[in-house]
Amino acid sequence: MRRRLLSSRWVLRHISKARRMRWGGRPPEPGRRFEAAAPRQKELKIQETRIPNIFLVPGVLDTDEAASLIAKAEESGFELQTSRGPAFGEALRHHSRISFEDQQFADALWNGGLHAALATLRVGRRRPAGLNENIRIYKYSGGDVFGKHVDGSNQTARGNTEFTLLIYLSGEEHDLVGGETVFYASGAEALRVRPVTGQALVHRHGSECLLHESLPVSRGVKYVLRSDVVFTDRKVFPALRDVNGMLFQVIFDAVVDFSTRTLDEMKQAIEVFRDRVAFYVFISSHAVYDVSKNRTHQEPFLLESDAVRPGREISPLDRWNLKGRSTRGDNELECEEELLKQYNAGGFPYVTLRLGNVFGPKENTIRYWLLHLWVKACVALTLPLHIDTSLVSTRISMTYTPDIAEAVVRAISRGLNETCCPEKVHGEAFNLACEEMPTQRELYNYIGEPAGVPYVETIETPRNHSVVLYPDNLGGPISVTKAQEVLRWSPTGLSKALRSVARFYERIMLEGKKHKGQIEFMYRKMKAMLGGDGPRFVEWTRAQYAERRKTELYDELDDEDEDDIILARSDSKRPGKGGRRGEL
Ligand SMILES: O=C(O)CCC(=O)C(=O)O
Ligand SMILES: [Fe+2]
Repeated sequence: MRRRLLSSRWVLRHISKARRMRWGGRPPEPGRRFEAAAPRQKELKIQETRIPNIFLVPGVLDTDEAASLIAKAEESGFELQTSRGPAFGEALRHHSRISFEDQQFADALWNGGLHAALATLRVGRRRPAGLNENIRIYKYSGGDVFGKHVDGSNQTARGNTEFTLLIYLSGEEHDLVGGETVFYASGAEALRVRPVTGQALVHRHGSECLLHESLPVSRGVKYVLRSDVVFTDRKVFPALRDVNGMLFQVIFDAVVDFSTRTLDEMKQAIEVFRDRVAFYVFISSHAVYDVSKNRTHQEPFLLESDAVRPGREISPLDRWNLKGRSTRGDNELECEEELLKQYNAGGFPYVTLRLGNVFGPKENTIRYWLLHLWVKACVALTLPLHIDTSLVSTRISMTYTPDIAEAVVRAISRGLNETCCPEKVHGEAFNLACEEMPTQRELYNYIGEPAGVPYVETIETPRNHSVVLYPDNLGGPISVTKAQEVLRWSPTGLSKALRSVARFYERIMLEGKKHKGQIEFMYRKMKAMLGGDGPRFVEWTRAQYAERRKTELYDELDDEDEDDIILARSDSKRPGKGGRRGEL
């Protein structure tokens, strides 16, 4: 009867309300920090017990960590926690307690190793997302108890709590006798857990919670930390998982975000970095202009101020269609808008760097590599490069990766007020590209020059029949005057940049063996793109380099060059709708 009574939802709600009102303990003070040191990182293993959904995790805290939590708690002062007893539907309760809300401590505890140990727990499709920020520490001395009860599930900002987490802070070595946590099933004792310092007990709560209690302490003092495991069906953006692990008490001077591609990811990033970053650099691209309204100026290139969504001057249908012109641009602009929103609401300062068509070291696609080889093969094989008929006179902004690094450094020193006038970059966007804006034909000739091909054969092909790797936006070239003036940044000359990239790919091809995997991957892509012409292209290219390898001397790449390798990774695809920058 009591079991039924205690597990009914209504009663649970009633009890928790009563607890808050009448059990003497003050509710947790929001934002009151416990200011305990972050537990050390550990490799923890979950252990099953005889009872499903009740687990042990040994060694969550070391003895010194447990001792310092006890000391902290004693310093903050415990409060007596009592209840009116079972006659009022409340579990018998007599022990001391402190309660506080500290998300940072909860995250540190979670990321210290529990996150990995508990990663396989599921409630339906939901998975663990972290710990309830409400941390409680109980102290049971002579005769203290927490009578039979079940634990309710609570809502938190990240999701609902589904498991209780108890971490024993004292045990045998403290001369503790009694204080076991005992679970009951069908009226009989099902499991008895002896307090072991640093060990966690994790059990399902809410409607599936087993009746349990803390037996009276007959000697020594039992201390136990209580939180809950929060579950969510929200996907955690992988790039943030690692960051989360380092976040406790870490303040970042600057974060350079190359990874965020969707609004949801940006929201998570903002949540993670709020109050923890002095300056944020978001890497966006010229695709944002593809979903912006028509430019209102006569300049032949895009200005930063052009990235504005149209308002009511166009119909909802047209607005919708415009978003659809570039999923990547739409996502990136949403990310920029979200950053601005949080900044205007008093959040962290940030800058957006908008890249054009990226090429150079660390550019993780193979499109430049393909062009380099195609340009070399085009005459011998009569395989002219394609020029999209609709883009014959369109100019292309190319962005060289070392120039991006340079701009990032300059933006950060501005943003952190190391040089001057941070307000000139906070909340601002800057286009980055080489100043030269070649057409497709000119670009091919630029590429041909260092490859020793004085004239590159081209053929005009209609859009859906052409293999055109640049440009990857629709809106045309971008102006970089603002970055030059405000960041005092200057891009490398296009032909110099292309020469160094050409040299790099020549070395890769001549070294051959060392990069076999990537080269084969590139050949496969090439075959897929060139259709019927693919096999002879690959055959010819292989033969060329094999022949040259016999006779030509080349410098082995040294370690530093290695580090810069631009090689394509066949695993670089990421699921999701955003699409990767520049992915073929
Ligand atoms: O102290 C214990 O062993 C049990 C505590 C408990 O059941 C609770 O916090 O809900
Ligand atoms: Fe409990």
